[in-house]
Amino acid sequence: MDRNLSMELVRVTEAAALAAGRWLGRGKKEEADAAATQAMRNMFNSIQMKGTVVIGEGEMDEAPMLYIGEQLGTCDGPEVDIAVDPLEGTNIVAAGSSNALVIIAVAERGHLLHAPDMYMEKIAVGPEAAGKIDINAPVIENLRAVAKAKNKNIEDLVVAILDRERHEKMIHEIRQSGARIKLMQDGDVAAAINTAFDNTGVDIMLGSGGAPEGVIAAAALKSLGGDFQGKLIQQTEEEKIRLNKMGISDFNKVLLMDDIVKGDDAYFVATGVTDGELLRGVLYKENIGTTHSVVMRAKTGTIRFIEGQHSLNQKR
Ligand SMILES: O=P(O)(O)OC[C@H]1O[C@](O)(COP(=O)(O)O)[C@@H](O)[C@@H]1O
Repeated sequence: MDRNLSMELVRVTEAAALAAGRWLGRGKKEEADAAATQAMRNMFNSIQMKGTVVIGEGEMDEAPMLYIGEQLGTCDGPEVDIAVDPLEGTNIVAAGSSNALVIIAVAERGHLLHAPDMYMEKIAVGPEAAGKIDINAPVIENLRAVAKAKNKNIEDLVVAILDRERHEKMIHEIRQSGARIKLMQDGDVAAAINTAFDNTGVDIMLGSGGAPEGVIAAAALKSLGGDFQGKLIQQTEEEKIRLNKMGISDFNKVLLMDDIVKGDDAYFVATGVTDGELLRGVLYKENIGTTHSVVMRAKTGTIRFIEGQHSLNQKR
């Protein structure tokens, strides 16, 4: 993919963040998501590319979606796969708390996991522990492996995990091991990415969350030299049918990094909506909107942080 595409993609996430940021703390998650989705779709459709959404949001929270199979772009450029989450952390924005992001991953056609919007079991680590994790192994074994790889004691580790009832057993096992825990209300993409940045203090992310978020986090970790494994969690007969339609018949398959993001011609782009460890949220002053974004390119491992000053009067 042309490297100029990356700046076009930043325009997409910036526009969505500028739209969603207006809903900070207003208790309206659907409206925030709809604003981000609309802005994202409009901006995507101005880019010269033939994009297909291969995994996206929608069914799970009944929010307005960029649906799986939707065609994006002007239809006359490079053929690409797109994984989208127009607003990662709709509740976060509604509550005005931390770590809401607009996120996308883009790769060559056929190179991103094509799967329904369902739950995925996930494990994510930064570069030092890459190659040392196993999603099928007991929690304690993964913690031992990460501690060893990072030259730490288990007691020094911080495990990020969503605060959900379904994680009770896992949280118990982590506590038994002596490791520390960062329980999150929402936002497992930010948590997965944080494992690659020492200053965040997060060493490993565990637990289940949305599959689109898993694919997008994997694209980021690929660029960062980290590691990610996932397993789709088929819960209903309907999901089984949808999985089959997308060519997935082995429901217990461990999805390694290359099964989720094939090769290295992939981009991850994010813009902060609310303040987080990785990115600041959107700021508005008079007619200026300030955004903070990051673009990661798997091929080169280049990570660019970009601040945008947007004249809101001049934006359509
Ligand atoms: O809230 P659930 O159903 O446990 O789902 C977990 C997923 O929801 C989130 O916390 C927030 O996702 P959205 O706000 O984009 O729906 C994700 O980070 C996570 O993957």
